[in-house]
Amino acid sequence: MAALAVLRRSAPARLLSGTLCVHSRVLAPWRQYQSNRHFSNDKILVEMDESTGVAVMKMKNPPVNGLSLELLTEFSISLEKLEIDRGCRGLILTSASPKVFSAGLDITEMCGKSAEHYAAFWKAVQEMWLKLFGSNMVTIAAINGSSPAGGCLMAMCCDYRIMADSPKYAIGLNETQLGIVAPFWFKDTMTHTVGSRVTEQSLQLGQMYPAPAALKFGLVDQLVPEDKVQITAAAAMAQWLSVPDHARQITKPMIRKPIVDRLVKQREADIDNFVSFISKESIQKSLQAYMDRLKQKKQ
Ligand SMILES: CC/C=C\C/C=C\C/C=C\CCC/C=C/C(=O)SCCNC(=O)CCNC(=O)[C@H](O)C(C)(C)COP(=O)(O)OP(=O)(O)OC[C@H]1O[C@@H](n2cnc3c(N)ncnc32)[C@H](O)[C@@H]1OP(=O)(O)O
Repeated sequence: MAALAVLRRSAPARLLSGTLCVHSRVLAPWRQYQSNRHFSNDKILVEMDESTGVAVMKMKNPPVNGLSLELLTEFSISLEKLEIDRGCRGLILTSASPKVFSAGLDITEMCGKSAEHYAAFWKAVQEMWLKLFGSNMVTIAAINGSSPAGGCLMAMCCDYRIMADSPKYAIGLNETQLGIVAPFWFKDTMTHTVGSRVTEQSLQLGQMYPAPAALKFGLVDQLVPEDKVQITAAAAMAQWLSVPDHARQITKPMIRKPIVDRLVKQREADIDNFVSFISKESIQKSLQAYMDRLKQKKQ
């Protein structure tokens, strides 16, 4: 068993993450974490159940869990800690706010800022995706509310998705509705989840799907009443964890590694592309107009 545990924490993690050098950097927080199985940053809360080896990670950035630079950074650090914790085998990702899983990337991080800020922000978005999509753990999204764009991306990175059964809650990659473009690795993640044809149509239209529609074509795997999302995620996790770790962990990268590698190989070019795209005056106008529409919706 010890050998298998080592396998879980070594080979596949190295295959997937593309961020091998971080291990020595995180040793200090890891020691701290060993003595305290619950930890909380400003934007991320982690509750680790040692008896099951399952961590529940809650995003807490009210009102809508916008994926700010701060949240994304805390997310990646927290995930890294769990990834190297031999006692942790599964991660349930959810929201601490009712009604919204995540509103996606915090649009204010992409408006009126410097090129340096856009580059740092995009690097943090990439890092979140590389770590979550490439995770060795079983990852389950407990989607307890709406989940547009970057929120949908996070959910699609997980191995299994359980969503609150309400037509009020919608999920999808709606970037084109904002006048922006989902990059190739968002597209790859959706293609991996639901196939090419649905992805092509969804991305062009920037389509948001109410939960029941999302279930129909497999964007989510299961719908349950809102108050049963967490307990159902725990039950699904137990089922996934009944498979021997080493076999599951060798299988997962067979599918995911080529997708991860595509971004790893062109991270810098992807950042440059984002910065030049988002800095365009026309794109800034488009984002500002979208933010104005969001605010007007309330009046
Ligand atoms: C050549 C080019 C090739 C390739 C491209 C190159 C590079 C790529 C370029 C760009 C890629 C960018 C990828 C972007 C991904 C994203 O994730 S963009 C974010 C998209 N998100 C949305 O559209 C969600 C918008 N929000 C909502 O729909 C709703 O808020 C909600 C359904 C999530 C929740 O609804 P409510 O509960 O009714 O809440 P409110 O709408 O009243 O919102 C409360 C409050 O929060 C503000 N807000 C909402 N969402 C965001 C957000 N994403 N970012 C920042 N702020 C947000 C909203 O304005 C309200 O603010 P106040 O009025 O209270 O101040």
